[in-house]
Amino acid sequence: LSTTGSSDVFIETWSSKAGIIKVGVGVRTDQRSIAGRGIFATRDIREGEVVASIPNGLVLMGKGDGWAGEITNAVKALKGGGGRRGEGGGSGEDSRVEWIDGWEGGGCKSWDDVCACVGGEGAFNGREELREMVRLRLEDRLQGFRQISYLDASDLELYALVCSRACHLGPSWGEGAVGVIPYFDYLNHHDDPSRVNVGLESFGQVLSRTPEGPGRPDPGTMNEKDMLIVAKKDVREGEELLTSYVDEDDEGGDVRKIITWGFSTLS
Ligand SMILES: C[S@@+](CC[C@H](N)C(=O)[O-])C[C@H]1O[C@@H](n2cnc3c(N)ncnc32)[C@H](O)[C@@H]1O
Repeated sequence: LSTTGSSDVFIETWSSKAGIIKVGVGVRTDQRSIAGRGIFATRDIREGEVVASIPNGLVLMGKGDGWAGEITNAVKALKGGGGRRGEGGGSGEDSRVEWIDGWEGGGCKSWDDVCACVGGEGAFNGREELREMVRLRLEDRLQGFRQISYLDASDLELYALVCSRACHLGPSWGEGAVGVIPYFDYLNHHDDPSRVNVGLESFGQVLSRTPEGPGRPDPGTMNEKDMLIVAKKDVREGEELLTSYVDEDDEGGDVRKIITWGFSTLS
């Protein structure tokens, strides 16, 4: 893959320096990407291969209903922008600030945005039905938003970015843990499960599903909470790595997609 913009190079350099190990993958801003910037295979990858390993200390984590507010507060503290003292240092010296400054995407910011995503108000069996669905899905978002300290206008944007880049961290992190994981957060979504070619697992999950004996990963210097991006199928060089943001059994998944990630596949 030849097209690597300067921000892609920055991400690759930053992530390596931060301790993220990548094998056969790279961030690219490319027309072939489903959403501008994404992660691509730089060589053929076999099903089951670990393509990236992310140290747990880089993950931004929140728990329970208020996870998104908690993470937003932590980000504000990292950036030295008025978060409570004691949260993440508040010095702006943490190198994750450089990662955070490059966040793009985020959900819808206004009702007009929501309507644009569904092709106009008329496209969703009428405005009232769309309104009701959006209202229901916004309730859990608001729970977290109320917990942000020192609210100002830019907090809404940061909160939307946090929500659009977060995922469930899984059993190694305890119940209800949600986090933003550097590098994993550059993966784009595909609606078709057959196009989803990577998944997320903690090192602890990999250990617990791998029997004792030769071939079992060596705990060595790794921590159970370290996060791995694992190929779910063979991937050809040049293909985009794609995940699914929406649980298959989520009835409101289409509306959640509009609110949280700012795109829709509704016609
Ligand atoms: C977790 S980030 C993914 C990486 C992002 N493309 C970037 O450049 O940082 C989520 C955002 O990517 C974009 N995105 C991901 N998958 C998409 C898709 N299938 N269609 C449109 N936009 C998508 C949306 O803007 C979403 O809010």
